Amino acid sequence: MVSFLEGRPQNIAACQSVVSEAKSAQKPPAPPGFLSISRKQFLHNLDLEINAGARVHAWVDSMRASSPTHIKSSTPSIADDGGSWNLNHPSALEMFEQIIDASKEKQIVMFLDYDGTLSPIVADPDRAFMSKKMRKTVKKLAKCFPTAIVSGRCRDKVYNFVKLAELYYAGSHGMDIKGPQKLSKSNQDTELLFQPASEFLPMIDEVYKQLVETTKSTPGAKVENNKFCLSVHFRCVDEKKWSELAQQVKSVLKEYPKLRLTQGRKVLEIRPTIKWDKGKALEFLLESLGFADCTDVFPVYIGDDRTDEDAFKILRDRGQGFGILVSKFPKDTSASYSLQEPDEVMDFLQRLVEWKELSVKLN
Ligand SMILES: O=P(O)(O)OC[C@H]1O[C@H](O[C@H]2O[C@H](CO)[C@@H](O)[C@H](O)[C@H]2O)[C@H](O)[C@@H](O)[C@@H]1O
Repeated sequence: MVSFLEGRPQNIAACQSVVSEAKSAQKPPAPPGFLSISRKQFLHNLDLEINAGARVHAWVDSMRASSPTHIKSSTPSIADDGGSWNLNHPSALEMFEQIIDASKEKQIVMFLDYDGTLSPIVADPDRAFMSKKMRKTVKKLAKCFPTAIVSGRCRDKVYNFVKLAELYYAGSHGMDIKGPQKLSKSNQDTELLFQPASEFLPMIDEVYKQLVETTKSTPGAKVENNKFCLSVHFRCVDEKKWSELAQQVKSVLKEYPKLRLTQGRKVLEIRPTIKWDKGKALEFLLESLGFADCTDVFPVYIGDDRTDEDAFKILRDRGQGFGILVSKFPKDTSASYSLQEPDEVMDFLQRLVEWKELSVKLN
């Protein structure tokens, strides 16, 4: 059932290039036995080990920073950063009129992350439900503007939470894109389905099993299979055990140089080393929607996580539309505006709907 939108040669080329890049990734040589190596080699290996240890600490620190657990004195709040956060990333609700002015005569296209954006963060990833009110708002939004959900989750899972067939879905950090089914002129189903990492499926399944086995000794650890990528959840693990869990993940991954790690909110995400992320998915969707070289398109991307930064950056680099970061804390971000929590996201989306409905009535 794998098919592309007709006439999209650039997409196919992009797909081939990401796959061939992964194919050329080199597996590092197996470490030689201690007795058979030179002093130079030994020191080199030691250096690698020390760097690897430092990397584990960096992952753990980075996870802590991206989702502070408690409001510690060292965690700057929006109120006490001297106003610079509000100045550089003002509230999208407060700036609503300016945002609308900037989008005048342009086609707004909406991109929404799921966890922490449409649904509040909860301890159990299988219970991250979206409220009925939020679903109703997103449904109305999709009637006004093309709308896509872009998530780290497996596409089917995020669809089961959102349950709106009229949306575009980019699951597994954009490595699994599907659009609403349409009938073409010849009455055949034309389906948008793009999966640039399909060749990694067996490897991801293998690593999933190994991670489940390796991490089962760490109470609270959970491994989630997101089809083209995996998540190892730290949220229910005692913080004192975070480094140990990160080491366990690293020990499995060292055998898989074609996979890489990224961090999210109390989660380590394992994904193929292909050049594909939420930013690339955003560009792919714009192209699929017919806005490839358009100057009159206004994409708005709302997300709360590090992985959403790839999409914020693309919008900044293109000088089109803007990103909105959902956060209660000041963070390093390429987003232009901010909202504090999913409830504010819902208010913002509702205002967009009301504005659009009114402008249709007036015209
Ligand atoms: O791109 P997203 O839609 O934001 O997905 C990123 C990760 O989201 C989920 O984990 C996060 O939300 C969970 C439920 O609220 C929470 O328990 C967890 O701590 C968060 O990291 C999802 O479960 C992951 O697989 C995604 O990678």
